[in-house]
Amino acid sequence: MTLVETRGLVKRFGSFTAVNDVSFSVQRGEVVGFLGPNGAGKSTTMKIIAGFLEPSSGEAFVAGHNSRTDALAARKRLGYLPEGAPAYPDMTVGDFLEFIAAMRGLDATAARRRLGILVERIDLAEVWNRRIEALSKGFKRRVGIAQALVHDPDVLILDEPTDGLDPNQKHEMRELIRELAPEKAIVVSTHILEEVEAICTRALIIARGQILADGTPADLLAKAPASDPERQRLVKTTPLEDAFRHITLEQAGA
Ligand SMILES: Nc1ncnc2c1ncn2[C@@H]1O[C@H](COP(=O)(O)OP(=O)(O)OP(=O)(O)O)[C@@H](O)[C@H]1O
Repeated sequence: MTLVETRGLVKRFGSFTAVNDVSFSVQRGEVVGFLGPNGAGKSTTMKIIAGFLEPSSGEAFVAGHNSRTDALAARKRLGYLPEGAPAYPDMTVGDFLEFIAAMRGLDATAARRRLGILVERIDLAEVWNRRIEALSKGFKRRVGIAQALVHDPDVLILDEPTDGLDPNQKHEMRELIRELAPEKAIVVSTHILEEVEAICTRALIIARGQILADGTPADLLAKAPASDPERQRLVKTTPLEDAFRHITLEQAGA
């Protein structure tokens, strides 16, 4: 079942085109990695899908609902982790998540039950009464994930979910994404290629606002020139890093 679809998305900021004709779809059970250099247009595309930014042209759909013209219905089916820290830095973690649960329409009993599950799953008990602004980057990221999962949405759009996490926290976040995957359609942006191999069923490579490759990690590897183990040993690259460089630099003619 298609849960995310974009058709010909374009986003211009003045005369600059940040997203240039991006079309793809994501089925339930897929974890799609959004990979690309800085400024490629990943966050902008995610914001458009999440309904936080209007496209200049083209359309995005969440569970069949247009995220611009049918935004409320689309947002009900979607959890979005924006870049950086959660909003409302003055609130405690508990107050913030209870507020989000209320905004999502959960009654007090349902909210208590759901937040109880999330607190345990995402390990937030020790910071429940702390103010968000006083948390470490890793805990802020976890609060962001909890916020995205409060209403158990079908679609998760996660903008660099492991950014700022230590290696153990990165591992836990990847485990969580893997566990959630069968029930949902998940789009994650990342700079970390090993993350794509670890959690993604498919990867989209995006550069200068355009999709340059769309396939399984194995498909992407097949696009790389014959791998050169000696070079990989010397400069410590992996075959997937070589494929990424080839697709984003050489294939794009840079
Ligand atoms: N509000 C804005 N006004 C003007 N330009 C913008 C705006 N938002 C983004 N851009 C530009 O659009 C381009 C794409 O930005 P975007 O944040 O989508 O990239 P990204 O792939 O997420 O990059 P990163 O990996 O660094 O987070 C960048 O050149 C950025 O400077």
